[in-house]
Amino acid sequence: MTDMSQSTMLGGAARKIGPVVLDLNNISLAFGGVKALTDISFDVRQHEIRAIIGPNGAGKSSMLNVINGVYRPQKGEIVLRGEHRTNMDCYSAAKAGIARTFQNIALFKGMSVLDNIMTGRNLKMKSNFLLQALYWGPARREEIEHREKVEEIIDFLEIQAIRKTPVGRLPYGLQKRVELGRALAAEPDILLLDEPMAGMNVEEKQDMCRFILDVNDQFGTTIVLIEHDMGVVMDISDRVVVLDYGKKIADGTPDEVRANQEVIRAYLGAEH
Ligand SMILES: Nc1ncnc2c1ncn2[C@@H]1O[C@H](COP(=O)(O)OP(=O)(O)OP(=O)(O)O)[C@@H](O)[C@H]1O
Repeated sequence: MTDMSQSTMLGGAARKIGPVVLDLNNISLAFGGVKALTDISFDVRQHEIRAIIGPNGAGKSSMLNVINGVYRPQKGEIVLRGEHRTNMDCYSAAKAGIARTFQNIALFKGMSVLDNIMTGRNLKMKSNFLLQALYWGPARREEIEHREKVEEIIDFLEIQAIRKTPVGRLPYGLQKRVELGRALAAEPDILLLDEPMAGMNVEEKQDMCRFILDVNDQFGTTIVLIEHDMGVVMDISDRVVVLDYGKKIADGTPDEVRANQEVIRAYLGAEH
């Protein structure tokens, strides 16, 4: 683990980037004959915004799924805050403060915004099912505390006006914002965002960018994101790792990655 730290300027404010919190070493993952990831290594520092980019099928979502334990790599190890693991499982990833959003929105469409965000508090709930059902004593106090936290998130994301609306009735951009809210309800240290701006119009993208920067800045959350919009990636990321056909082809600052010949070739090839 390195203790190297650095200051960067983003959004006008100086941000302190801390030591490595997540280290991925030589990760390989295959589905039958399909090699989704081959010998991938990169690290994520505390408080940074780290992007994973690459053409379709490059292995980006698979990488996030390895980090939060949905997929188990055949080779390699994950070092989380200095603790070595060959595998991560979803429960321990969540317990260790890793939350994520998905490429395709995964919310309960018939439930209100508030109730959807509340589901993100599940791991934080201590009282047992019986007490919760009776809404008695500690369960009642606990629910009030969780509600307060959820209301804070609703204020932060500026969605007070739709707090009682069933999620399925909301436009796509707002549903994505609610999904971010649910992930934030877990009070994560590391937030994994899988294409948070996919399918959004320009205004919605600007809003989402602002919220991601604010989460990073105000809560100190480390962010790992996959995003196809290059303008957004280059604007908000501290460092970018580039995958192509399951292999890492570049890793560096947005400027370094932009000038990398192999990256240019991969993207031009993908366009053709
Ligand atoms: N569950 C799975 N079963 C079989 N193959 C899979 C599975 N998940 C991913 N793959 C394959 O692994 C490779 C990488 O897929 P992945 O979804 O990680 O790429 P991606 O970079 O996220 O792509 P996109 O930008 O299109 O979302 C692809 O060839 C894909 O078909």
